[in-house]
Amino acid sequence: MEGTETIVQVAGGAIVDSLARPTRLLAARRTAPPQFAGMWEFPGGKVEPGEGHEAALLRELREELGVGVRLGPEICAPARGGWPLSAKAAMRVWFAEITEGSPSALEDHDELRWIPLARDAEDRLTGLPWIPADYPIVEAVRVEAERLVRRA
Ligand SMILES: Nc1nc2c([nH]c(=O)n2[C@H]2C[C@H](O)[C@@H](COP(=O)(O)OP(=O)(O)OP(=O)(O)O)O2)c(=O)[nH]1
Repeated sequence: MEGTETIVQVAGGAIVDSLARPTRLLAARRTAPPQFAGMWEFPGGKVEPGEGHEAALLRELREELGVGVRLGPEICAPARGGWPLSAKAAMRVWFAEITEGSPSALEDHDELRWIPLARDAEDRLTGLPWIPADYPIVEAVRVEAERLVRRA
């Protein structure tokens, strides 16, 4: 039987302009490995042994973008271990708001872009070449952001 310990755990940040009223998402374009280079993703990375997902995410966002963030709610995944990325990896994703620094592509990315989350600009978001496994997560982020904006 396969347990979650055999699955590579990844933590990703849905960095938005405001946790209370999210209207834009920060997407990052990967530089490596070759099968993902040029594709857009949620900045983040692998959880190290003995590390929690949230601590891993804070570490990765500092390393990759040079920012400190406040984490908001997790984007609810269809499976207990997170959003499936492949047969061997799953990612949990949190909303995040930058509290320190301004994001730059320090490591692993060559471009960062703030993308509108509004439904009437949906093609700006879904029209980007995301890593294929990310599309359902992007949609969940958009829907949840819309709900938060309506509630604000
Ligand atoms: N960070 C991130 N990784 C993703 C996303 N979607 C997706 O399929 N992945 C995959 C790509 C990689 O196989 C894996 C994450 O690995 P990574 O290369 O970002 O992790 P890392 O920074 O810790 O890298 P390393 O230590 O292996 O160099 O998850 C996403 O939106 N964000």
